[in-house]
Amino acid sequence: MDPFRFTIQARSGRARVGLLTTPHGRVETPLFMPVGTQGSVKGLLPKDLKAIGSQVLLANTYHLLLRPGPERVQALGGLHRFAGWDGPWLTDSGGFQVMSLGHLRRIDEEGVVFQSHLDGSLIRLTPERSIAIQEALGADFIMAFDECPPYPSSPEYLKASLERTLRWLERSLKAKTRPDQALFGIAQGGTDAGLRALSTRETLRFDLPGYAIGGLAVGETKEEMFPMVALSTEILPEAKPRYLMGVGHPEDLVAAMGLGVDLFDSVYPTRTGRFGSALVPEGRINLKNAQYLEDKRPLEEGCDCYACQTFSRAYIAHLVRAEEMLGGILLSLHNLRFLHRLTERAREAIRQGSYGAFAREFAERRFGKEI
Ligand SMILES: CCOC(=O)Nc1nc2cc3nc(NC)[nH]c3cc2c(=O)[nH]1
Repeated sequence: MDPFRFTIQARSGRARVGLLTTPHGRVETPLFMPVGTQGSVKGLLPKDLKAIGSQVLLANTYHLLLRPGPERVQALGGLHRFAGWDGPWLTDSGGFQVMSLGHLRRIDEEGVVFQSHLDGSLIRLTPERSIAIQEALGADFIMAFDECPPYPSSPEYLKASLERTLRWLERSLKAKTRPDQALFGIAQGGTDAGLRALSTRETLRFDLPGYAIGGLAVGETKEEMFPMVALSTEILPEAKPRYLMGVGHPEDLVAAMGLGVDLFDSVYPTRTGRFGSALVPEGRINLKNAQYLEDKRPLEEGCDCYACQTFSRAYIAHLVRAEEMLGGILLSLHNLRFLHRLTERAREAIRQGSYGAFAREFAERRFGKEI
């Protein structure tokens, strides 16, 4: 039986609730994947991630290659055992972040050469090596080796890049040996509708358990990004999960779920938490702001997370000012719970056939009034 069966449980417009089976349990989509770049979601215990509803965690191939190395992780039982998370893992490259940090030295037909952000040594990655690393790490979902073109890129560059990414997809698939891992292809094409459609259609020639929408959330405007998401989900098959890479703002999740996206990841909730901000229905509040120092209310009225059930905004504002670790920890916990509650409510609305009303209510609260 297919270890990665995906069945649609309910629909509301283009939004859908899915059940995705993996060797490490079944998960319900749409879902948000907390990012654990180096095998840890910064500041949070796996047991607390489970308690707030996290289902799939994401780790970065590039970072774990540099430290501690895939051989060590494999020798220590693989990611699940090593990092104490027995639910599904997804590994993406993490190269996107490193590229944007300017460590990319060369791209050619063979692959890419990075300069290590740790010691400056040269790292060569090819489709074959990327797959071998992800097989050693042991994630349930692994990503084909691709190029995420910088934004903006010329149509000529986008076209040459997407064609090479398709050749790299073929090489990634050929290099795959583990039947207990699902390889997702990644469609590219930037914000050029013709090239986006071309890349998506060509990626579909490979029969894969799921498909990622890549090359977005790289600095383009929302007005440029969402038509590409809509175009992608019109072309991608209904029966397979769609993964929009790097998208994590609440309003973007609500819009993309409405367009039929099933999986999301972003460092946004945890990074903005470490920087002192809490996600709330109206948007975001920055606890460094003095107005919160005497605010007895929880971060968010009605939130069931430990931070909101136990502490006031005043206390968390104090922790942030005092640069206490607990400040970032509580805000990261709340922000992830916020996104998991958002996707839980979205799944419920889809089951009720009322996703449109759900999205309108969300937008009204998010954009209807100032904080
Ligand atoms: C082994 C290749 O796997 C990948 O992770 N490739 C990839 N990763 C991305 C990460 C992204 N993060 C954002 N925004 C924060 N946009 C992204 C795009 C890609 C991508 O196209 N391709």
